[in-house]
Amino acid sequence: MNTTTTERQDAPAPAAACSAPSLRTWHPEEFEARLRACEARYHVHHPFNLRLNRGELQPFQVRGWVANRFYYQLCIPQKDAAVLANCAQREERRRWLERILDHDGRGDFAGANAGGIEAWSRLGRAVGLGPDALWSQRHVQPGVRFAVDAYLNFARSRPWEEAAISSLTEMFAPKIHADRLAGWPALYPWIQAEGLAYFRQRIPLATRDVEHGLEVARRWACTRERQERALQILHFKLDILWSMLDAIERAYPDDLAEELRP
Ligand SMILES: O=C(O)c1cc(C(=O)O)c2c(n1)C(=O)C(=O)c1cc(C(=O)O)[nH]c1-2
Repeated sequence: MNTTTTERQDAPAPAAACSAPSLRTWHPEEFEARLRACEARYHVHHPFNLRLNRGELQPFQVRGWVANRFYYQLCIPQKDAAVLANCAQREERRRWLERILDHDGRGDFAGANAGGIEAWSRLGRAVGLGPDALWSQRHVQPGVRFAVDAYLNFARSRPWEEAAISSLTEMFAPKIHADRLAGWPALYPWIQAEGLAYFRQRIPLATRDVEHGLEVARRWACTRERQERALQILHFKLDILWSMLDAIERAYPDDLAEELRP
């Protein structure tokens, strides 16, 4: 049976148990290096992201990106709740729980711990999107919705360790956040500076989450079969992020009619 895009997320977890590592099993350092080498497929290299970070986009295109990415932001804590629901280990749940609070927030919505979704909605305001334009999800493209929902469905239906591995695209996220913080103020002076807080606050959180995710990956992927499965999972998630930008790029061409612009 070949492994097509739709089949691979449903591939059964390899049966090989940790008690039977073979000579073919990569050393943990090599395994991690192979995971990190997947950066070549990260959406940082997508043509739309390259244009975004070179300052080449018009305001309506930046607004389109922000409005569509909001759907991803909304689904991440639901995805993390699915991971929790599938995890029978208390210690792991305690650590994972932080991720939900990071996005949904802890205090009141005006305070410092309002959470990532709230910070993203401030980014929306900073680029000129009203709350209704964001929260109504009316700008969310079908391709973006499909891609994000695939991530959520994956986390709901697969063992929690596999879902944890799928979050490891965050290995590459601190750089993309840092690029935005470094470049956008000069490239897009019309974006209000406080809107960029989301990217600043995500960098240390992503670093912490990746440490945990890699611990889970190293422990779970104790056979070559599982190591290869982990790489396949990371590719699946990289494709989700790439597909989101494909859909966004297509929806907001440079010459989009004025009345269709977000
Ligand atoms: O802006 C980005 O390029 C980017 C990418 C990713 C990612 O690699 O999945 C995440 C985020 N941002 C992010 O802000 C975030 O909170 C996040 C959580 C997760 C995840 O899979 O659990 N990915 C990402």
